[in-house]
Amino acid sequence: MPDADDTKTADAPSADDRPAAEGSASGGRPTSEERPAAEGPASGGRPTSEERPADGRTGADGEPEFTGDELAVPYWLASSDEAANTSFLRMALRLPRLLREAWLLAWRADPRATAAVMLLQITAGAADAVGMISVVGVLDGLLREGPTPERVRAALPSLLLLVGAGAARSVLGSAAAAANGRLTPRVTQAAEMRLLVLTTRVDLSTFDDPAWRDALQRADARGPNAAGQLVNQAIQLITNLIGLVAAAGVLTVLHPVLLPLLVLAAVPVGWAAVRSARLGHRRDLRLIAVWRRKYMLADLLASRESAPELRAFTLRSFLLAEVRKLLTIAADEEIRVSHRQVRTTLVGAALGAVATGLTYGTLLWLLWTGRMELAVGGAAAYAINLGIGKLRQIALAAMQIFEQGLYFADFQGFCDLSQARAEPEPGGVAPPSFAGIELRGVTFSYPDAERPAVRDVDLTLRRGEVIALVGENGSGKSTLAALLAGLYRPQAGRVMWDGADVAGFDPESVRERVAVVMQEPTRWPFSARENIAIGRHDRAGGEAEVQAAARAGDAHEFVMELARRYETMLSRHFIDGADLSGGQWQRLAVSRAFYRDAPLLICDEPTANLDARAEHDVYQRLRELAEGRTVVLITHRMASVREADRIYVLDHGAVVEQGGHDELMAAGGIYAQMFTLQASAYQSA
Ligand SMILES: Nc1ncnc2c1ncn2[C@@H]1O[C@H](COP(=O)(O)OP(=O)(O)OP(=O)(O)O)[C@@H](O)[C@H]1O
Repeated sequence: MPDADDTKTADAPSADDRPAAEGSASGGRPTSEERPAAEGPASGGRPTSEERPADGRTGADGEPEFTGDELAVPYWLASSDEAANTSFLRMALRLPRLLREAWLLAWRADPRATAAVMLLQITAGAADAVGMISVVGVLDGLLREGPTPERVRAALPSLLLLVGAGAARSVLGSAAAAANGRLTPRVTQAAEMRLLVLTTRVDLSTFDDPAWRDALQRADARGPNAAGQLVNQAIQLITNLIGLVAAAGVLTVLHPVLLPLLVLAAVPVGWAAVRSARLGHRRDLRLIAVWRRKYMLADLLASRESAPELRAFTLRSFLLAEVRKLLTIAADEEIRVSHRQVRTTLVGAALGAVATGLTYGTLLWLLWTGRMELAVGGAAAYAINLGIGKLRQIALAAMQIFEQGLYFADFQGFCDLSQARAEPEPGGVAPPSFAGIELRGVTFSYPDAERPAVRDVDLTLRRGEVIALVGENGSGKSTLAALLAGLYRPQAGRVMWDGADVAGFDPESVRERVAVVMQEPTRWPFSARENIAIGRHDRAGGEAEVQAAARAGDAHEFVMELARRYETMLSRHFIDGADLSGGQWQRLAVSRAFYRDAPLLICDEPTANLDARAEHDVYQRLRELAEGRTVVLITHRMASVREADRIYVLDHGAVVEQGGHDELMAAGGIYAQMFTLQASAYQSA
């Protein structure tokens, strides 16, 4: 059905299609002149007291009500123009592939249930068709000329067939529903697992790509459910098609003009359904970044970690206003789209009613002019009624397939994207240990970064050495450590273990040989014991090994003071769960690394949260551990660095100085300055 507005929006969202602020001349990204107006308050979205509505209007909860520009979406929240590209034709062309993918997913998830649903539904559809044809037989028998008993006798076989088909339809329908009840959760489960498997397989730097994160959120929000729905609706479509073919067959036999009229009656409804689905999907695409920010802020408002700072900085009203703004943007957009959907459905229904009237009118005209017998007319009326019902169900199923197809396309798109970003297929296995690691001309940039975080770095690590990386904030230490740990792959240069490029090894096998103490260790919501044992989760180590690692990391003492000692759950979200201080979490992280027992230990500011005694103890143990191993140390505490065998000084991603402490002090460069500055601070303290 032609639709001026629809044609206009097929390639680009029309002005009234976009959220208020998205419509900038620069294709979604406001230019510098457009930005201030589009972004509302000069404070970058946060309404200060002066910026709040001048008329002092407030919402039901006493918070300010937003109007106009305050609800503008900043450029970084506006999602891509992808919404505009999901034209009907484009989607229709993608559907066969999507259906095949969804079908494969279902088949792999539960082949028996998939086959059962398919078989039962199709047989139920066939029973339906038989029922319909027998009704025609019944009507034909009853309305023919002759005495009543004879007419009843003529109708009886068809009547029996009708009853039998009805019963079979019910039984088969129930069995299909049971099989479907088993299949849908399995498909959803398989889709969810696929999502997680692919998410955890991508290159670490992919996590810094906002486009990928967008795709992840879209896939995660509706994808798994869409997979199940798609399979379901495809089967519904086939079932109803069988019914339609039966109705169409009957109608064609009765009078050839009735069939095209029947199809005409269903077209407007189908058009309205598809258009409505597309409007909904495009709304979701437009709002994805708004929702993401809302979830992030809502999380911050409700999380234990941010609760103290939120109060200390009296951030409550600022954050609430921000969330309220985002919710208002989303709600306004949802209301606007829902109005358009209702209008579309109304137009579809009205046109459908006209077309249905036309069909029945033609039938009456055929009867009136004697071109059709009354018995045939009765059967035709019945077949038209059923046919329209089937066509509407087909339109509904097609709409569902279209709608779920859009979401499943998001899911599939994310899977394809993640597969392309997956780490390379396992190559050779990294050797169990090494005599030396060398970095030659290593350069690495984060996605979309203007400058490399690590630039043309040469570095040598020999077994048993402790080397230190120092430099100002942002000089590239952590990134270099991540490259050494095999977490990132350099865009240029090579990381070599005993002369062999690690790019040729299975990345997992490289990481198996590395233990890392991260700057901000993850607070795993597991027991204290598990928090250490996951350092090598497949190691069959007993309690003694866990405790030895805890002692080495200086965690044993405080763990023994917890309510359930090593079995204490380290999360306040669980009964009897405990929370730890930053320093205690860090000690657990160090213990975890000791437990991992790897030839290369990388410590990224392992003592930042530790008190002086704990720091001294940890360094003492690190030196002991370095026997036969290699330790890379990143720290801002220069006193801890001076014992290192070699020190690399980084500046803007490049190594600018290297050597032992005395050598670097004598050179009087950056290192000497940093060391002297810190030493003098201690002396003057
Ligand atoms: N995930 C990331 N995505 C994009 N850029 C990043 C990311 N992590 C770090 N950077 C950038 O890379 C550069 C080096 O950061 P890196 O964390 O390696 O420095 P650092 O020397 O460890 O700093 P610090 O002493 O503060 O820990 C910085 O400019 C930083 O902004």
